Amino acid sequence: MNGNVFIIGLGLIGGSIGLAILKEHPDAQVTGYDIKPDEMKLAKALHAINRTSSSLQHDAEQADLIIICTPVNETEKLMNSLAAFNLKPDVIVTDVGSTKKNIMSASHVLTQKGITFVGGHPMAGSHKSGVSAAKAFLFENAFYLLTPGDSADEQSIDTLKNWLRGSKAKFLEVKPEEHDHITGMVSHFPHIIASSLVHQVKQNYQKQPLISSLAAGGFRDISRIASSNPSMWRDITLHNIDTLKELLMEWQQEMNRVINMLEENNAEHIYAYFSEAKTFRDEMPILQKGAIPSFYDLFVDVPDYPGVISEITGLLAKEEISIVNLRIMETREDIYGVLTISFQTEEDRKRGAECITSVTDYDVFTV
Ligand SMILES: NC(=O)c1ccc[n+]([C@@H]2O[C@H](COP(=O)([O-])OP(=O)(O)OC[C@H]3O[C@@H](n4cnc5c(N)ncnc54)[C@H](O)[C@@H]3O)[C@@H](O)[C@H]2O)c1
Ligand SMILES: O=C(O)C(=O)C[C@]1(C(=O)O)C=C[C@@H](O)C=C1
Repeated sequence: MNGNVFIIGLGLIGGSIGLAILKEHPDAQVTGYDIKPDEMKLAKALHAINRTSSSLQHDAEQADLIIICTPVNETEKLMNSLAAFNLKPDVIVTDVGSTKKNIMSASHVLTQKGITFVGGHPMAGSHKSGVSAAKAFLFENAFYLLTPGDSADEQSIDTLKNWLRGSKAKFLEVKPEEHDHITGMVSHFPHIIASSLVHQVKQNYQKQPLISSLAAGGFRDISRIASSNPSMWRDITLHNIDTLKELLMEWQQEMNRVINMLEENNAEHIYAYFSEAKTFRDEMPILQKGAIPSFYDLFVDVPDYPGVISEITGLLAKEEISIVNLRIMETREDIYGVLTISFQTEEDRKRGAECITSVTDYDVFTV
């Protein structure tokens, strides 16, 4: 497609959207604006945009598509700024914010003026922020939730989907309330739980400093998202506070149920508790991107000698197989293999396993 795209906020998500748009629509003019000039320069250097903006108003007024990729509180404020500009009458304005109810209310300043607003939320991301972490394929196979405003007709929604085609995301229209309830449960609430677990460990750390060295494995997985940008999560929490309060009440009841179960000291009930959770989780489409971020992990049972990691990464690099994470598990209990390699796609994991087993006699496993 041809036209002027204007991305406001050039961080992880703005950068990834820019990369995806330019990959699919190389003739488009993608201009980027960020309050941090260095982030703008970096976005251009990484080809996430092909032009930096020196005037929010000027570039918004030239745009056919405006994508607001800032933290949700800023997005609300930016809609007021945009409403004061002389935007093209057929411009489409969208956002990528993790909440939708407040954003859709704030968008009335635009829709009242006849501007089309379609709320958006790509349901994939990372605990990393900034354009340096942006990837063109960040949203591949992920759900991309859309909450069209009243003034958005089918044609504008299709135009927006076409612009975003390069993301290879799966578009799904939902109501803003439904959006905030579901994402509250599977994204925002887990964030509070992850952070609260870290707080609990922190409180015990003074008494048992060894705790931080042993907090690998399970703790590492469940607490990863607590390393995300705190200001982004402050804003998300403030936007979805009622849902989160309700979920916390339910959680307190759930924890009381667990306390009672432990007080009963009944092995069968404890087994059933874990077993039911395992069955339900194992049936979730967890290897697809979406509600739960996916990792295509490969476990490699490597001998403990210096240089073994560079041997494996060297083999993968030779075959041009990209990896997204690499870690050593310090215990062999319950898991086969000590080296965990995370891949971006199932295909890469398959190729990685074939590459390693064809050249070495190390066993590889997936779980
Ligand atoms: N990180 C994720 O996993 C994820 C996933 C989906 C959606 N989101 C949503 O995407 C949005 C952006 O998140 P991110 O992870 O890219 O954050 P980020 O911190 O990586 O990037 C945000 C960028 O916005 C810029 N910015 C802030 N205020 C601005 C303003 N007024 N004008 C111009 N630029 C401004 C910042 O300087 C920064 O570069 C948030 O609304 C978030 O809820 C995040
Ligand atoms: O993978 C992560 O680190 C994320 O937290 C991604 C995640 C999520 O909770 O699934 C976080 C917030 C976004 O709104 C969408 C995706």
